[in-house]
Parts: sequence; structure tokens; C-alpha cells
Amino acid sequence: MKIGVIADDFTGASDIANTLAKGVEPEDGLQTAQFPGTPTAPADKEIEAGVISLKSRTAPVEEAVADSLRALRWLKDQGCQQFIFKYCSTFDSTKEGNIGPVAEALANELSAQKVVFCPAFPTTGRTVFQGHLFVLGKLLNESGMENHPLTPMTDANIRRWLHYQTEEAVGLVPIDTVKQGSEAIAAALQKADERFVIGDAISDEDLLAWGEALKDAKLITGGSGIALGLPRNFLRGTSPKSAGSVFTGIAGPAAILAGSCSGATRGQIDVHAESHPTFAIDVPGVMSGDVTTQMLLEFFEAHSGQAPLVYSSGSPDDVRAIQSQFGQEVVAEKLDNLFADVARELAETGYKRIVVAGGETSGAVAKAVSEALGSPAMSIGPEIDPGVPVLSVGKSEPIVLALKSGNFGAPDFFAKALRMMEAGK
Ligand SMILES: Nc1ncnc2c1ncn2[C@@H]1O[C@H](COP(=O)(O)OP(=O)(O)O)[C@@H](O)[C@H]1O
Ligand SMILES: O=C(O)[C@@H](O)C(=O)COP(=O)(O)O
Repeated sequence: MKIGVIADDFTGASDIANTLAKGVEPEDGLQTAQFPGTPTAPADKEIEAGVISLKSRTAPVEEAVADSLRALRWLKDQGCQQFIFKYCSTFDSTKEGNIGPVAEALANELSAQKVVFCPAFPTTGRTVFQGHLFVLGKLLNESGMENHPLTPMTDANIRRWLHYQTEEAVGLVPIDTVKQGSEAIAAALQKADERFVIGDAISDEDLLAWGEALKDAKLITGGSGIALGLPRNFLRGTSPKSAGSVFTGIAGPAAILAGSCSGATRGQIDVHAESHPTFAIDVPGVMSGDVTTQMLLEFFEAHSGQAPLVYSSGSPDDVRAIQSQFGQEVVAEKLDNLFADVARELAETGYKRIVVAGGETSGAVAKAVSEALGSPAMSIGPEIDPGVPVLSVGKSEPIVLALKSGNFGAPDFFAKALRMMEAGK
């Protein structure tokens, strides 16, 4: 393995696995595998980039640090030379953590002198300018992310946000330096007084310059965009190769599960509901025990073949109301468990295609599905929409998954994902 990634959630892991497998040009993609948690056995020798999916974004700080260090040590054992800590392109975290503490622990373990933080992902509208994060041209804290159920992002100044989370001083390599290219970036990094440095980037060209500048960096942190230019550093001088695995498509029963409350996902649910059966989970009913796994499974069975969708997703007012009654963590845990139980049953009863919306929700579902299949590595198939590939789990009787970040995907994402999973392209 050459590049090792520690991703703080499952959708983020599939996003960066997609970037590394795809490459900028088909010939510079790496043979990439995504792992559900840190494996206990060595990886296949042909894998060049290994992406470990953790569920550490909203875990207690000590747990997130311990899980990340365990992942790092396994990746080191597989021979990785460069490590990426992947977090969300909207820098999802609270003032108390976890990005700062995890980055600090990884940097110390690797004796990294400088660590870049760059969540930019311009293809999906995430840009970093003068240390401020924008989503589709809006400041992060005015983008809808200020209403996130678990990590409300109330400040677009990520230099300041990161500083709340760490003792390290936080510097900046600004956009005018980035525009001068990789040598200027490397020189600015070298000169910076601070160990932690926010990296501006507003285009893929900027990210490619960053990739070149970071060719010798031990640890890099960011969204999937920062990985764009990295495979080239490892492939330079080798013969061209073709990326990824060959995915030919899988037919069979399908189900869609949505737990994201983002505006994009709620819009996608509305579009899907126009021509497909949908089931809105009554969240107070989940809390009282009136909504059961069995009810959701019966809905899927009754609408088999019609791309049925079950969702808990609610408006910011719905989310606030239920959280103030029961507490944020209790609600999230109950919903995660419900989705995981449903997914396990689906996997065990012959469902072949499962689409999930939401990072935490995807973590719960993907863990349950891979456990049901013996926790194999997931291989990376075609990209459905930017940042969301088809994932194939298991070899002899594979199940395909799409783990969609709450905010990603076109309005017709759900139907499109199921079509691509079946057609293989
Ligand atoms: N109606 C709801 N009310 C409160 N919380 C909810 C509701 N629906 C989902 N959630 C919780 O909101 C969180 C959404 O996070 P996640 O799945 O990561 O989505 P995203 O990708 O948008 O961040 C999950 O913890 C989920 O359990
Ligand atoms: O970087 C991103 O935006 C995504 O890869 C990501 O991390 C997804 O997180 P969720 O929005 O919580 O699904």
C-alpha cells in the first residue's frame, strides 16, 4: 500500500476512495479498497490505497483518537508512505473536537512537522478562501450547515474553529500563494511558524498544485479534494495503469434508507416521492418503541421492485423539537440502531442494492451489512454523482451500496443510483 486514509465517517471514506480510484486521468487512479473499520488481518497485496472508514466524527474525543491511531498503525503495517486524515468538506466538528485532537495525535505519532488542513472540494462547491469555508458561494455558517443535527457549523472561519480544538497555533497558506504553484506553496509551508496550516483552494487546479507541493508530506488532512493530485506522486515514472475494479452491475431487490436532514437530501426525497413509494419514519414513534424494524421491512417487501424509500429526515424545527425532548445523542443512537437493524435484515434476506443518505446513517448501515457478510473490504465501482461511488461488498454474493453524503447528489439521486447499480455504469 502507498497511501493510507483514516476517514472519520463512511460516506467521507467512499468519497475519498472514489477520488483515489478514479484519478484525474484514468491512468493515474490507484487500486483502492475501503475497509469497514480497522481490519484485523493484512490487506491484499495489490491494494495501493487503503481507506479505513471509522465512525469517529461525533464520537467522544478519546475514542476518536484511539480509533484513529489504531487505523494509522494498521496502515503503517501495510507499508503506506503517506497518510490522509479525511474529514468532511464542511469541516463537521464541534468546538470541542474531533478534528484538532485526532490530527494532533496522528501528527505526533508520525513526527509530522507541518500539517495542512484543506477541506476544499470545488466540484461540489466547497472552497477555502482566506481561511474561510464556502459552500456553493455561501459562507459555511449561512449554508444550512448551521442547522446540522450533530455538528452545527456556526463559524466559516475554519482557522478559528480549528484553534478552539487544539493547543497548536493555526497558520494559513493564502490563495495568492497557492496561485503561484506548488513550489511557492511548499516554500510558504516551510516558512510558516505554525505546525497546523489551513490551505486555501478554490479550484481543482489549486488542489493539484497542493498535491504536488505535498509529495513528501507524511500527514495531510482534508476533504476528498486534497487527494486529487496525490496518486500522481506515486505513479510518476511507472507505466500507465487503469484504475479501479471492473464492476458489471447487480440486479435484485433494492432499498433506500435516508437519515440525513440536509436540504439536499430532503429535496431528493421529495423528488423520489413523486413517482416512488416512500415511508416517513415517525421519530417520536421510534423513541416510544411504536415504530419497529418489522414495520419498515414490511414496507420494503410490499413495494419490492418499485425503488421504495424509508426516511427519518426532518426539518430543522422537527429536529430541534425531538432533540430538546429526548437529547441529541439518544435520538441519533435510536435512529442509527433502527437503520442498522433494518439493513442487517435486508442483507440477510437477499437484498442486493442498498442506497443510504447521511454519514452517520451510512456508518450504521454499512457496518451492519458488512458484518452480515463477514466484514470484507469494499471495492470501488463507478461514480454516481460527484463524491459518491457504487461500493461492492463481498465476493461470491456481493451486495452493492451507495453511501451518499447528506449534501451530495443531484435531485434524482436515488433512482439514478439504483439504475447505475444494476447497469454497472
Ligand atoms: N427527524 C430527525 N430528528 C432528529 N434527528 C434526526 C432525524 N432524522 C435523522 N436524525 C439524525 O440526524 C443525524 C444526521 O446525520 P447524518 O446521517 O450524518 O447526515 P448528514 O450526512 O446530513 O450529516 C443522524 O444522527 C440521524 O440519526
Ligand atoms: O467531504 C464530504 O463532504 C463528504 O465526503 C463527507 O464527509 C460526508 O459527510 P456527511 O455529509 O455527514 O455524509
